[in-house]
Amino acid sequence: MNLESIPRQELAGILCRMPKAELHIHIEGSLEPELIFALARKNGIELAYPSIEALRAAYAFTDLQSFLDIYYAGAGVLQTEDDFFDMAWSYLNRAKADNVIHAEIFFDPQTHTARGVPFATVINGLDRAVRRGREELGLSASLILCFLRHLSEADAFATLEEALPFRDKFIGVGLDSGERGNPPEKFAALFARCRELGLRLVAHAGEEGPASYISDALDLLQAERIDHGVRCLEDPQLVARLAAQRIALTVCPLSNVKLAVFPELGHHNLARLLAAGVVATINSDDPAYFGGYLNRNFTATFDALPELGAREAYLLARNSFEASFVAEETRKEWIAGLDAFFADCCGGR
Ligand SMILES: Nc1ncnc2[nH]cnc12
Ligand SMILES: [Zn+2]
Repeated sequence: MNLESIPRQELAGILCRMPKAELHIHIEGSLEPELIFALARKNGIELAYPSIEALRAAYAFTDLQSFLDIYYAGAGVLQTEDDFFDMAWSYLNRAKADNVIHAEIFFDPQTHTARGVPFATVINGLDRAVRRGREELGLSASLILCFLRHLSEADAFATLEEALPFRDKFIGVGLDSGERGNPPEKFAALFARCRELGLRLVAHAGEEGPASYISDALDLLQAERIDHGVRCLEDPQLVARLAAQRIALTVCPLSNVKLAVFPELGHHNLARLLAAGVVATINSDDPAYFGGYLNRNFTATFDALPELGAREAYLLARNSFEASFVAEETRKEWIAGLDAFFADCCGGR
């Protein structure tokens, strides 16, 4: 397969059509303004913005916290099991259109239980959408429960207790929300317990927080994958470790620009991460807030970074399968399908 033979003008189409997995998507971050307004009306909730346009205009973030404030307020319109179903069903259809064949979907139960919405309402709605996605869309998907790191470890333990009766409906746990001042060590005992329970472990680290938070997420939490992780390049030893141990980073380029982690896409370090041998993937994070779903993240990033070509397109899709939490056999099957897709793109060249 001679990937170098693929002309650059064919790249955008290939990025969009190639099969891929999405491993970093917060389902509450897929809540579009239209659905926020429809649910607010249905549930009799008054919003702080008079119109969809006014809400969209407020999506001008200066950092992670300025986004989180609006994101948690938006999630406040979700009340019933059907609301959670509708949100997830909408995302799954959108993902299908981007040729996503597998999604590992984060949800933030504490955002909802703190408002009096029962854990069962949240997870039953999401699970119903995931199961329907498998049956009707042929899209494989699973749920990862994220703990909010700005809250206490005791609160997270209480959430874990509430979640355990639904253990079959989620495959793992993650750690999200405001990173600065909430280091991995705060949740070491919680993650040790989750590990004993056989849950898969991921954590946001090195998005706004320092590279040491990435090392700590690996050493103190035993995280198997790092969400974002882009600040690892500040520590060459850490980069060598990530590459040697094939620890994947779920990178979210449009998010990183919207939250001012990088001033513009042309300054993003994704190409450098790949060149250093890091198992990086591309993801959308909170697509309703950051200007695009998965294919838009791919095409905008490749447009901005001339170092990225067909070889990197293949590598990113392959990494997304390799880093997923599905059975090895399934991963191999998906990679074989990807190989066939790219062989076809190369044609007789
Ligand atoms: N980018 C992000 N970082 C931390 N927590 C989040 N929750 C939703 N999106 C997030
Ligand atoms: Zn995230």
